[in-house]
Amino acid sequence: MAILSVNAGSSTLKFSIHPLYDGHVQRSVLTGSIQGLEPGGAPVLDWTFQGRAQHRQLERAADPFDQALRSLGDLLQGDPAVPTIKAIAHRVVHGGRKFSASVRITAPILNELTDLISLAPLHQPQNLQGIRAFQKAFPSLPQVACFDTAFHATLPEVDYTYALPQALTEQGVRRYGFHGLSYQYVMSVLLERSEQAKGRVLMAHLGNGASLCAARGGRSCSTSMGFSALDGLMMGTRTGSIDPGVLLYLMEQGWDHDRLETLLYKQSGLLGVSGISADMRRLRADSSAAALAAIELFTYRAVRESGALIACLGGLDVLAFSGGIGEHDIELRAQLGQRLAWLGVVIDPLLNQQAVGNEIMAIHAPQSRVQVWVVPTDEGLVAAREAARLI
Ligand SMILES: Nc1ncnc2c1ncn2[C@@H]1O[C@H](COP(=O)(O)OP(=O)(O)O)[C@@H](O)[C@H]1O
Ligand SMILES: CC(=O)OP(=O)(O)O
Ligand SMILES: [Mg+2]
Repeated sequence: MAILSVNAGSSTLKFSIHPLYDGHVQRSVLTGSIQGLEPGGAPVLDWTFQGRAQHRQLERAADPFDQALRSLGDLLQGDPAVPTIKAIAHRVVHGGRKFSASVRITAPILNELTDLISLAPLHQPQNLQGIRAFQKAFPSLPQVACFDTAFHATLPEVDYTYALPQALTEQGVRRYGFHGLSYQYVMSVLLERSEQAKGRVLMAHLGNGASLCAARGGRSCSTSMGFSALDGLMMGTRTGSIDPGVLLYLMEQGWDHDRLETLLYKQSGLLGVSGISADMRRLRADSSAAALAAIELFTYRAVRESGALIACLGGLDVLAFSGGIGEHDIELRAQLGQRLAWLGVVIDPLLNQQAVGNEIMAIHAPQSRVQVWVVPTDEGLVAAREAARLI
């Protein structure tokens, strides 16, 4: 028996299979991705099972989702070594005010989640399209929605409230926070390994989307993303925090909603500033002034936002890095560590260099007042645990 975890993103659908032993959900034994899911696309299925990577290029199809999932179904059922799937766990970015914990998906719940599309236009439509496609392909399996916002249900009112008229706050215009499945995983790892993690913790999830979460007693108490996944840090293609006056100025220049949305979500961040790429690895390999400027701004913004959250925590006991950049970019971690040296952060250069694999590692020097960890995140495992709990 096993749980299938699904993360249907804007360009790629990622999946993993987590066996259940003794009622405990295990790390994935099979991971894979599907690309080419845009209408009329030719889906590409990649997966790794028992150390063997496999690749299947499918025909162009009117409904590539349907095509890809039928192929995935064949793959799962065709190999007797793949454990039988008992339920499907979906990462859903926005749970709004109502869903502060995972839920089993029903038709009315799917409708409620559809109403939240405008709050996360880059993520929610793909997440829900994924759920619908899996419901069609695997109608007999229970499906569970696990929300990125749920971990932040513990934000205190003073943190989630914007300085807006109350009527708007009551409508749900407030800070929600995202990357919650990742933070839940990182927090659980830290609590298992470090007594200090019960104290003041700053977690940095630095991937294509990037955010920070401040936690105390293992619970989120502040986070850099807000009402939408646009706020806070500079990201691959997103601006992060920006003075709303800029948007008013652009509207006056005739920019409409769609053009602003594209600017804020898709044309800014590392891509916009460098004019080269949204991909940190690609920018690190580029010695141009534009690439350096983009990386410097990314780093600076991470320091600035960290300072704000550390002030809210009243100090820092543990700093943790996750996400593609957090897990692999040695220089970014070294820079952030140096610029937080005034707090007593000392990263050991050798340990920092070694932390680029898939290992959980502490990278602080013995004299560091703050523990520094690299925790390769596992959103799929958290979602699978949630699904197992609910079914
Ligand atoms: N070795 C590396 N050095 C620097 N950045 C890296 C490295 N490996 C991956 N990254 C960066 O991680 C980012 C993607 O993060 P990831 O968490 O995988 O993305 P997603 O949010 O899509 O899940 C990209 O900017 C990528 O360049
Ligand atoms: C919420 C969010 O930004 O997610 P991702 O990092 O997957 O884009
Ligand atoms: Mg991500």
